[in-house]
Amino acid sequence: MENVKGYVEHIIYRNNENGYTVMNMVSGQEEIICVGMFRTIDQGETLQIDGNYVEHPVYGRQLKVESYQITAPDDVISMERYLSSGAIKGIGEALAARIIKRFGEDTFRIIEEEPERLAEIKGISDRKAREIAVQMEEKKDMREAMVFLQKYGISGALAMKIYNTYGMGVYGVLRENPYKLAEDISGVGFKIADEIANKIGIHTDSDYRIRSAVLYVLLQASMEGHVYLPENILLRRAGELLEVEESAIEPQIANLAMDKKVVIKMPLPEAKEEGKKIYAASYYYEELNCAKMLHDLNSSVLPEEGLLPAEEANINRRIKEIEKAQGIELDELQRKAVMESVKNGLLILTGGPGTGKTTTINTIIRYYAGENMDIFLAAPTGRAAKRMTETTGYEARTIHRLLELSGAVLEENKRAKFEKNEENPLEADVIIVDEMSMVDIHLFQSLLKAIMPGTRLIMAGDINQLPSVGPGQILKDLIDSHCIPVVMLQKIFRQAEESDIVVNAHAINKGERIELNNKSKDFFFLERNDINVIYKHMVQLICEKLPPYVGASAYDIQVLTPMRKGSLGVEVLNDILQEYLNPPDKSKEEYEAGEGVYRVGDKVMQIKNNYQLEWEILSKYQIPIDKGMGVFNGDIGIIKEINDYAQEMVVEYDEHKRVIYPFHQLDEIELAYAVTIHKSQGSEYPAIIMPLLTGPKMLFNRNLLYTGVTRAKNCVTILGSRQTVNEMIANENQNKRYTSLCERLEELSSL
Ligand SMILES: Nc1ncnc2c1ncn2[C@@H]1O[C@H](COP(=O)(O)OP(=O)(O)OP(=O)(O)O)[C@@H](O)[C@H]1O
Repeated sequence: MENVKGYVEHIIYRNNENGYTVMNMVSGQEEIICVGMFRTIDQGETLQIDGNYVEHPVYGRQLKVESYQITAPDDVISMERYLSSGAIKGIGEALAARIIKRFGEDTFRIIEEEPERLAEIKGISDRKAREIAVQMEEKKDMREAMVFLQKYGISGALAMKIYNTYGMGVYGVLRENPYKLAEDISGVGFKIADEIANKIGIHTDSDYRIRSAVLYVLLQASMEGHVYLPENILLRRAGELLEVEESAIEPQIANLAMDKKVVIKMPLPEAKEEGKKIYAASYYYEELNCAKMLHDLNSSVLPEEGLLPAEEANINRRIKEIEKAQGIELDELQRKAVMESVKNGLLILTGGPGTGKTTTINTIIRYYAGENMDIFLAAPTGRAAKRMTETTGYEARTIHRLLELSGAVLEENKRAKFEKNEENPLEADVIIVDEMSMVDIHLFQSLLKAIMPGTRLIMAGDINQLPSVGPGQILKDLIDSHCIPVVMLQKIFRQAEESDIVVNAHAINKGERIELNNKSKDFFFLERNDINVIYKHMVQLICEKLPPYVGASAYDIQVLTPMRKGSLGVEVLNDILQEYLNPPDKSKEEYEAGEGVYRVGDKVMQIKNNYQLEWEILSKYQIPIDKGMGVFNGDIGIIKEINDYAQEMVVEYDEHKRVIYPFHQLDEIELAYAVTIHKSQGSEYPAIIMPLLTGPKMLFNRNLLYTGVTRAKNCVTILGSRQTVNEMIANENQNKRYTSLCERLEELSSL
């Protein structure tokens, strides 16, 4: 490890979010490029750095910084350099020289202790002298706070965030209740706060600690999809986390309720339930608001007397006309769905694959189009919206786009802020949302807020798909409540076209065994119990066999796997598939990031919603013809360019949307030759390959297999163990979600 002292001459690059900095430092006669994480840093500052020299392929020798300290300038030259660096607003080179000339080694002491004396210098008024002193003081405060935070193991970007939030109040917060950090600062959870508290010497049974842990457990639970936790589970989880008796936790839950941080609901007297339900307050109100808004939307859109027989006959006649024009005959349930959509403000249309949901939606759209009504179509993901556009022939948008994502986030919960809301509602007569099983409670609330009573909302989806990634199980709760009209389509129409995918999907859903062999036209099972043999077949299928069979490119053939880790997990599979599908080549630029490498031509996926990320579409002359914001979790694209000099990469998504990712933002994407079944929800692929060998029982269940199988349009291939597939079909263990939208709806409708 080298130890180098010098001053910051020039900052070449800085990411203010995480502190990543590339800079030019002068140490004696030497100029050194330093790269690393720096919290606050200004040109002109003197640093003491520990680090190692590394050789960068393009930029040559660099000092990779492990740790550093900012030291106060201690000689006249470094003081002058600091003052003239621009760190203090209002002082440039000439003025810095004059100040140093006047006060010499005493300069910093005078600025701190007798700042009024600065006014003795030509060009500095009394006011400016005071301003300079204030700035110097602030910088000093910040530096001291940083040193203080460092003592508790907090450094870098986090220390900066903490200082920016509390300013000089940081000392009080840390001394009295470091758990406040977990509430106020994103990126700090209970664990970090607890570590800090431990260093400070706060007792394990402190009230603050217990309360913070309770909120943390509820937040963790929401990441598993729960909206609340039964009290006994909450007590157990918090007790394990805190290592304190459950009896010490109970009173703190009551205190949190008094502070309106949690809501406690007593068990319903008639229900054989789990006991008290404990909600993080905002989650409780989200469900309650959704229930209230649904209640309003559900109130009839028709006059009190309902449809007159003549009107109903008229609608039936219109439906018949549409059927004729479309060349189909709807079955009774499908026709009922169209009729119910006319009669009610809300309608749920559900059914498994091939049961005619799309056909019904198309009839509904044509019915309302014939009435000259405004119809909006939406789905939760970009790919699902694209599919809806293709199957209906009408433009469908993501729900985010429909609600006009503003690019900003809400102060109170850091969630996406939408232009469309209760004050500026959607101007539509009918809104149809597909793939409702993927909508979580947050997005549902935002959607409902933007819909005025009188607008019809039709929600379509399949309850047997995996539930949403975020908290809630909206579609299931709405159906279970029996408060909203539901049409559940039963008949499998596609069976007639001999699709084993559809037949098997329904069988899986019912827990029936399926034919696992190589004889079908579109559903293949290959018993392969050796991992290396599975790899080999997978590559062969993607590169040679499947593309001509399903009429798609290798790029469109998707490997789906239950897990991230392990030899058949996303990470390993991606490395292997990249090697075969996009091997290294001199003509392809590469960038090494973390464990892996990205290469031009790689298939990648955005793994979080980023509402601010900009995209543009270029004409063939490379002129931008459209641009916008927002790239969403699950969007799949191809790396088109890697620019080492500009430290960025261009990924092209559907519709030729090009997005520039600076290298430090690459944690938002990952290779997508293989993706988890969870991530694939809402997407359809011409062919999928699923390796299923062994895995945890919690994960390997019926729901997961069903969701995987139903992602394929033309061909499913399962490689692996027959026993595992059979066990998955038999495994009904769907992790229970604690949600209560159903209960809130029932309460309202019983009023
Ligand atoms: N009433 C009907 N009579 C005859 N064929 C029908 C009828 N309804 C739907 N079909 C046909 O059945 C097939 C599946 O229908 P559709 O695509 O509407 O179902 P889906 O529930 O949307 O399926 P998926 O969820 O798999 O997309 C289509 O080929 C469609 O043309």
